[in-house]
Amino acid sequence: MIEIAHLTKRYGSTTVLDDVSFTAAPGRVTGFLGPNGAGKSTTMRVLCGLATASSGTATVAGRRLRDVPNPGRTVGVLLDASAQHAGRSGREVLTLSARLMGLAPGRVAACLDLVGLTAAEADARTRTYSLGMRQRLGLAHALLGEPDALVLDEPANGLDPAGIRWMRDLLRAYADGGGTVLLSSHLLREVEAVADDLVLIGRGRVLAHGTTADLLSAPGTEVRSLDDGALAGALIAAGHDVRPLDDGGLSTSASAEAVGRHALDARVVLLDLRPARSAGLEDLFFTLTAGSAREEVAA
Ligand SMILES: Nc1ncnc2c1ncn2[C@@H]1O[C@H](COP(=O)(O)OP(=O)(O)OP(=O)(O)O)[C@@H](O)[C@H]1O
Repeated sequence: MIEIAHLTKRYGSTTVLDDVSFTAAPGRVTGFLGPNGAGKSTTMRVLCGLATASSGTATVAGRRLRDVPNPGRTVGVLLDASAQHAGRSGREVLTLSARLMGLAPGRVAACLDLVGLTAAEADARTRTYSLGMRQRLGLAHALLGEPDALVLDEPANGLDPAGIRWMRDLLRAYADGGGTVLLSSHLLREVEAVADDLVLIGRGRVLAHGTTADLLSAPGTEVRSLDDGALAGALIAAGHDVRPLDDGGLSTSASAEAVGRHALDARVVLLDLRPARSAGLEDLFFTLTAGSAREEVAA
């Protein structure tokens, strides 16, 4: 469990985190979203002991990371994929860390394999790596100590579409195995696809925190039937709002039970009945961050 409690961070007179609180739970991927400068990296840096909080706490399994003797075995961190020793090979980078963490040598090869770096790539100096290769190496580094939690800042940056899908599957499998994932990304579709929970932050304050399903749910019901016209008439007559969906079927303010009852009364066969979809994470993001987005500030 990652726990951020009343975290405040000031640089001089500027408050960049203002009473930030949220949790990231084991077995779940928590997406951490916000506009540029919102405070995501600062939160992660404090969590990883790379910056000091002005007040509040950031802990993993109840402990500050700087108090944990072998932190790489507790949390795997990928904050900046370019922060790698340019003159060392990927394999050397991992081998040194594996020794520091007291890991079996076989762990390096296993992690290289896991992130899809070939033997030739692993033996090349990291200064020759593409951004995507650096991200893969950074992820291998994060996974090396078989930690209980991963803290990843923009890990999909630079990955090709196949790499992005691969990372999504990897994070899903890691969380399904009981791991905790805190993931910041500007790729909203990716976050929507993988995150179980979401934290939205703007200008250093938490704007929303909850399950992805709850945050993206919308009131009402979507329905498809063999006679949408008759069903729409019955629903409107009963006082419900109804609008046609772009891809066929109806969206209505009525509950699923009410739709079912009106369909029964109108003798309309239902084909599909489900909770209404919201406009998606992108709309939620822009709605919630409207007051804190850089472009809004400039406008
Ligand atoms: N060392 C520092 N000294 C002064 N201000 C800082 C420092 N580090 C970060 N900041 C400020 O803190 C604010 C939050 O920055 P942070 O990097 O946490 O944002 P972010 O949400 O990660 O943004 P991005 O999406 O651009 O990566 C910004 O206004 C930034 O200028």
